[in-house]
Order: sequence, then C-alpha cells, then structure tokens
Amino acid sequence: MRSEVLQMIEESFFTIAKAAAIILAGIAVGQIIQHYFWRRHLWQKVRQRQKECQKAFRKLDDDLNSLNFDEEALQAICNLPTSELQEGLQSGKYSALEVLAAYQTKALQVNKRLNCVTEPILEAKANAKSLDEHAEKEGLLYGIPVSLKENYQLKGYDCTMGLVNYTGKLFKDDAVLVKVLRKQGAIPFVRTNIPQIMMTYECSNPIYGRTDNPYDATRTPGGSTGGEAALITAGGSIIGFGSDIGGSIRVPSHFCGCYGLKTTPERLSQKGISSLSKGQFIVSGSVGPMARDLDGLVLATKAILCDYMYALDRSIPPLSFRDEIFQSKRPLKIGYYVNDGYLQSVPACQRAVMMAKTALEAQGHTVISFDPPDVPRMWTELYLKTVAGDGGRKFYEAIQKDIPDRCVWNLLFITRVPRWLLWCMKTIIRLVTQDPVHTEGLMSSKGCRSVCEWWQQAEVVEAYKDKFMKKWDDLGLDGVICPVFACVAVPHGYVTEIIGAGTYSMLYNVLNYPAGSLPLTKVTSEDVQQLENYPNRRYFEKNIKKASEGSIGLPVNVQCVCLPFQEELVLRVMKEIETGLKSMGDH
Ligand SMILES: CCCCCCCC/C=C\CCCCCCCC(N)=O
Repeated sequence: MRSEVLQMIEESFFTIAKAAAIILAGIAVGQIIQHYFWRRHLWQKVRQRQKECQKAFRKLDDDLNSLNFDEEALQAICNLPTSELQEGLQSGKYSALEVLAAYQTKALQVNKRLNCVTEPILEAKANAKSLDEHAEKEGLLYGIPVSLKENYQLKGYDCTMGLVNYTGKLFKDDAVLVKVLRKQGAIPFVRTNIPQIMMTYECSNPIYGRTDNPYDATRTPGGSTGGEAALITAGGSIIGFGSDIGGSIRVPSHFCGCYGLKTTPERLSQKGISSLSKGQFIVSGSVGPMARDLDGLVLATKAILCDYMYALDRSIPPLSFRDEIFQSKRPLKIGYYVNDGYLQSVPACQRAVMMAKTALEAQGHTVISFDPPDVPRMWTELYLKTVAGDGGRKFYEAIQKDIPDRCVWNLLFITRVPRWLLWCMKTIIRLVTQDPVHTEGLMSSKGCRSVCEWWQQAEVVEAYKDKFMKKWDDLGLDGVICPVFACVAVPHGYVTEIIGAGTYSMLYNVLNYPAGSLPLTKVTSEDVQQLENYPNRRYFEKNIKKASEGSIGLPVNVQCVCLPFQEELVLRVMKEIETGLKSMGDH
C-alpha cells in the first residue's frame, strides 16, 4: 500500500515536472522565435533606411554631374580659409550654389573613404538658389554650407542616434539652432555619423556603419561627434555642429585635428537636439560648433549667439557674442596641467600643452601650474554616478530593444551586472585592474538607489563645483589649458579599454565650463620613444601605452577652458595660442 502511494507521488511528480519542462521549453522557444522575428524586422528597417540614403546620395551625385561645374574651381573653393570664403560669398565672387556644389562634391568624395556622412540634405540646393536670387546678402554665414550631427532635428528627417527603432520617425520642425543657422544664411547640407546612443568616444552604429579616422583608417575618429570631425578634417565641410556630455565635441576634434567648442550648457538653445540624457540636469549636455580653422569657429559662435535665438527660445540667457571680450588685449593669467591626478597624459599631449604655454607666454600672458582637485572622485562619484544615475537603464533598454553595436555595448555591459555581484567581485576586479578608481567607476555606474540619493548627488556635485571655483578664484585665473584626452586617437573598438582617459574632458561637463579643442601638433617619433617612461601598472595605463604605439603623425589638440558663459574668452585664449605659435614660427 505504502509503495503504491509512493509510486503515485513519484508519477505525479514526474508528470508535473514534465509539464513544467514542456511549458518552460515552449516559453523559451517562443522567445527565441519572437526575438528572431524582431531582429528580422529591425534588419529590414536598416536595409530600408540604407536604401533611402543610397537613393539620396545617387540623386545628389546626378544633380552635381548635371551642373557641369569645373572640378578644379570647385576644389579651389574647398581650399579657401573661412574668412576668404565668407568674403567671396558676400562680395558675389562666388554664388551660394557654386560653393554648395563644391562642398557637396568634396563631401561625397570624403564619404567614400571615411563613411562619415549619414545622408545628404537635398533641400540644400533650393536653399542656395533662393539665396542667390535675393539681392541682399544677409547673415554672418551667408551662403556657407554647414554640416550637422545626426541628432540635430530637421523638418522631414529622423534622428536615430544609431538606434534602428528611431528610423522613419520624421520631425515636423527644425531644431532652434538649425533655424538660427538658416536665418544667418547658412545652408545645412549633410548629416554626419555618430556612435549608437552617442555615449562613447567611437563612431559606429548598425544603420550607418563605422566612420574611420582621416589620418589612419584603423583608428576611430572619436565620438560622439565623430562624423563631423572626420568630414571637417578631410575637407568635406568647413563648419559643423555637434553636442557634448563627456567630450563629444572636444575628443573627436582632438582625434582628427579640427577645432571644436563645447559651450556652457545653458548658453545655447538645445530645443530640437535629440539625446537619451534629456531630463538628467545634474551633468547637462552642451552643443557647439566645430570648424576647419579658428576663424570659422569664432564666426560660427558669433552667428548663433544672436537675438534670434533668444526670440525662439526664451529659456536661454539673452547674451549675444561679446566681441569686446574676444578682442580684449588685457594680459591673462592661465593655469596649466598635463596630469589630472588620475591618468597621466601621453608625451605628445604633454608636449602640446607645453607648446601652448610657451605661446601664451610669448604673447605676454602669465602661465602657472594648476592641479584640478579630486579628479578620480570627480570621475567616479560625480560624473559616472550621475550620467548613469538610473544605473544606465535608459541607455541599456534603448539598446536591448534594438540591434546593439559593439562599440557601446561593451561599455554598457557592466550596467547589467547586479550590484551585489559587482560588490562581491570588487577585490578580484581591483587585482586585475590594479586600479581602485577603475573599480569604483564600475560600482558608480550602478547609479543612485533612490530619489533621496539623487538629491544628495546634486548637492555633492554642487559642493565640488564650489571647491573647484574657489581654487580657480584663489589663483586669480582667467583660464586653464590642459590635454583634451590622456592619449591620441585609438584603434577602432578600443575605447572601453581606455575610457578613463576621458576624465580630462568629463571634468568640464561636471563643472559646466565652456571648453575649446585646439589642434596644435602631430605625434612625433620622439613622443612615441618617450612612451617607454609612461606608467605601465594599471589596466588603463597599459592599454593607453599599447594604443599609443604606432601613433606617429596623429593630431594632438589642447583644451582651453574658462568659467561658465565665457565662450568669448575661450576663443580668445585659443587665438592667443595660435598667434603666439605663429609668431614663433611654429604653426
Ligand atoms: C569604469 C567603467 C565605466 C563604465 C560606465 C558605464 C556607464 C555608461 C555611462 C557613461 C559612459 C561614459 C562615457 C561618456 C562618453 C560621452 C561622450 C559624449 N557624449 O560626450
């Protein structure tokens, strides 16, 4: 009797277990099938988008062929510095259509090599024609073609940020900045590539593919405004616009060797600039211009800092470009550093800062040593914990529902490891990286646990800003010069391995200070030889050293920083450095 009962229990157990296994297997198979069809749907959308872009490129190519412009004349237009191009357009020497055709032709050529343009803006031709038909040549950017990062909203276009799910969602209106550019006579003519979700210093996504560095195709142009930097540097655009929440304008400018300005977040309208960080107001994103020469950067900044922007966006302070600050001859006191107290910059970046120091001194300015306070803590407890305040959930979810791109997936993967597991692995990670700051960085990317902690986070960031500004004021500084990044352009897919190198830029996002990226020099064989003295203990140090081998000839920029709302002074410091170098016969 007892064995019959046991047998019955055993049989029922096996029946239930079998049923559970069948249900679970059914769910798993269902999920795999659903995933398969979802992915297939996403890839169909990618192909559809790629076809549309190819069609637009072909249309532009046909249009340009039918115009029958002289190729040499067009090339000559693209070789003009900004001031001469502006003058030529204003005087009527060049028509807007001719200049547009020159840059469209060049952008198409450059794009074949670097894959930096996502699509052409076909309305540009009608814009140029309409400018040519009007007698008045109004606007600081009259007739100048400008390129735009893919996240700048344009009427009739989508902003994917490299996410397939965002394709085909067309905007009904232009971003405020785009309207201002049009008002100033500029002609938006191409859109440029970005990394998926724009949260890394690379430039690749499943829709538009990977952009290469103009100096070395095996290396990244940087990100997230990587397409802009590559296009401008290679001559396919003269002025462009990007955005920056951790170096996205400054780092690609440095990796490619063009000019960039990250503005104070509140100074320019960000209405109509797509980003996944909207609503995170502790470390705010910024927008700003990029250019082939300094005159172009100044002109673009002047053009957008105008009354028309305030008319369109009342939340922006009514502060037009103050030429008196830019033109001032007052001697300046500038701080400098080559080591931010976390990761030492490579010899080439150090040499660039020292060149800038010498140039400023030659111009009669005082340059003193400056140590930014608590950079390792700024990076982990302030920057990472804020930018990934929700534990990276918004970024991760956007990618999880999409086709993940390796360049950002590798970086965000850490946000999926449970906090407790990360905590248990802390000692092992520390042993492997030989870097407690790196380990803290990983922990910080788990974000805040409650609204209360988020409020505290805002307070801690404010306290750091006060501490930094006090140090700055105690020294009576007007500005600071330092590296943009701890190293120069790295190979594709390598940014996660050296992400700590970004502290040089991220610091000024935490502080909300405006900062420019100024091309100064190229890596020399001596710079590479001196790498043998570069530290080689911690994970990031080893990788920075490795990535810097074979970097001869790559561009090196210097970062110029001033207090909030002092964009004009940043530009002045950049100008003083360039003038100083020219007077020394070094530029
Ligand atoms: C130490 C490992 C850090 C893991 C971080 C994972 C969380 C992701 C959040 C932030 C990524 C930091 C990279 C910022 C680059 C931003 C470039 C930009 N858009 O300006």
